Amino acid sequence: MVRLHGVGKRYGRGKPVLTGVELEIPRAAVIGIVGTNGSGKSTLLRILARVSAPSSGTIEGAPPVGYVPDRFPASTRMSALAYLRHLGRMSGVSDVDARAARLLERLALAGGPRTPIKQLSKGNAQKVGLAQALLTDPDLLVLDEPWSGLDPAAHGVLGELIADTRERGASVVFTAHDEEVAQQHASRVFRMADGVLRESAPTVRIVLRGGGDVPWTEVAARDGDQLELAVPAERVDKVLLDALQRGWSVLAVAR
Ligand SMILES: Nc1ncnc2c1ncn2[C@@H]1O[C@H](COP(=O)(O)OP(=O)(O)OP(=O)(O)O)[C@@H](O)[C@H]1O
Repeated sequence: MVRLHGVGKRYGRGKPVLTGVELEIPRAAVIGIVGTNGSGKSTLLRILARVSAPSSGTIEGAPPVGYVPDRFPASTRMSALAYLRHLGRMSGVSDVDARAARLLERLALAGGPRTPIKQLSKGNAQKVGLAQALLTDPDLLVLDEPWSGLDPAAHGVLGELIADTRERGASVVFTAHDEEVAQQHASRVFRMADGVLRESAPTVRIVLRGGGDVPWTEVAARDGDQLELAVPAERVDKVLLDALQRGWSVLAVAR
């Protein structure tokens, strides 16, 4: 659906932020991007959302996009509902009022849909941002750190909205600071570093009890006679067999 090839970005005369990003986004994919502050995640998402142009490289495919920037910027006296109605009408959404009200209710917007946007907290403004991005059922949903600022209840709803989007055949690209959150929601996770994306292998959590040698480098935690390992998916069978042979009991294996 979208294919980025050798995408680079440089702001003015500064050092390039992106140097050669390769990324393929097929239909019904959920792609998570992690990376340190300033590594260029937001820059890449702005390019995907087409609010910024790359300095080099090519982008194939231009599906309709819904975009939530890292800070939803609307500061208006309009209510959340009036704002969404306005955007929906501009985009030709037919049942805009009902759709907007449904989305805001699902996201549990504090104060209800008639609250003026400029009075909303960061998290609640973020919910209006999510609603505007979903209003048109875009083929590509681009979410910049959508978990930041949301309360735990809204985290669950966001996970459902991402899953619903994938189920209707659309794709989602999001950034996250927490790799575990990214692995939980994405079908593939990439790490941004040195201006390029590298796929980050999913890890599997193995909890062992008992005792014996600990020959593994992947120890995540140790508590009394329990040992927790975070193991790359392709090593799970080998580590489990090894653990049993060394006298450990397997308490849990989870993604
Ligand atoms: N409009 C701009 N003009 C000049 N430099 C910019 C601009 N936007 C971003 N940058 C620079 O590009 C680099 C990457 O920024 P970007 O916001 O893409 O990183 P990020 O990975 O999203 O960071 P964070 O995790 O802190 O959100 C930073 O050094 C930043 O200062």
